[in-house]
Amino acid sequence: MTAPLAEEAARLLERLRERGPRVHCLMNTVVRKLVADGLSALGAVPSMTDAPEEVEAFVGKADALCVNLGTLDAARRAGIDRAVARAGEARKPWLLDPAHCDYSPARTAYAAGLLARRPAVLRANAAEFALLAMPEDVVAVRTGETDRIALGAKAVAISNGHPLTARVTGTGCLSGALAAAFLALDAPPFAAAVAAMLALGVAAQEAATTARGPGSFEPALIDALFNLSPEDIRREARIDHDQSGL
Ligand SMILES: Nc1ncnc2c1ncn2[C@@H]1O[C@H](COP(=O)(O)OP(=O)(O)OP(=O)(O)O)[C@@H](O)[C@H]1O
Ligand SMILES: Cc1ncsc1CCO
Ligand SMILES: [Mg+2]
Repeated sequence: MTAPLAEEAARLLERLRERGPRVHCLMNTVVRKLVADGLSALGAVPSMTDAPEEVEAFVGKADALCVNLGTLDAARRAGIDRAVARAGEARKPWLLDPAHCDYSPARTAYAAGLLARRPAVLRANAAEFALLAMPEDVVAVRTGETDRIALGAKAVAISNGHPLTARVTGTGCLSGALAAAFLALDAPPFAAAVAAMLALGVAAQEAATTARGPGSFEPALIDALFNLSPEDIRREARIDHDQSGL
């Protein structure tokens, strides 16, 4: 039965709205605005500094950390290393998005090294996911037409969403940041990942009812995240047990 997962997601959305968790994002420079707006619209509080000399203080103020590799340079790597170390010391959950690790061997190796430091969740698209060996104890989220979420042998497939989502750059990055927002509630990582993929997928369906293309879809998606209700998740969730493996 998957209905309990949808119910848990609906309750997590209620809790997120009550608590307004803080999420620190080391986000690529392309999509920061979309990700910050999406987090705020849903009810979380984003911050985005990645300067090495400040990042530990920002992680200290946050309830969860989202590490996205999309645009890397030496300073950002230094910031990521310090932020992940601080999250570990402070026992704050963190999520890894190995964005574009399929484009460069150096980035694949860096992503594998971060994965060995045990984020609670890894969120990747299919090409990125195929290059990484998942540790048994890290929740894996592979987005695409169907979003697949797995922890060891437990796996579900979520078929909510709309194809326009893939035509707006950064919606994958946003999905990871939303998962970090649910992790920030101290939710079990599998439930946090399910809640985030349902929230974005159901919001995308709503946004697509008014959008005329990717340009108008983007603000409609922000509005839909703002207006999304726990009841929308209960009613619209399309979750199946997934035997196919990731
Ligand atoms: N064909 C599709 N139909 C419906 N939804 C889709 C489709 N492809 C992707 N999505 C959704 O789009 C979002 C982005 O997923 P995708 O796998 O494209 O991430 P990504 O490549 O990392 O994106 P980005 O790097 O632009 O952030 C997810 O919410 C996913 O569910
Ligand atoms: C387009 C792009 N290039 C580096 S990061 C990024 C956004 C996430 O794909
Ligand atoms: Mg990506």
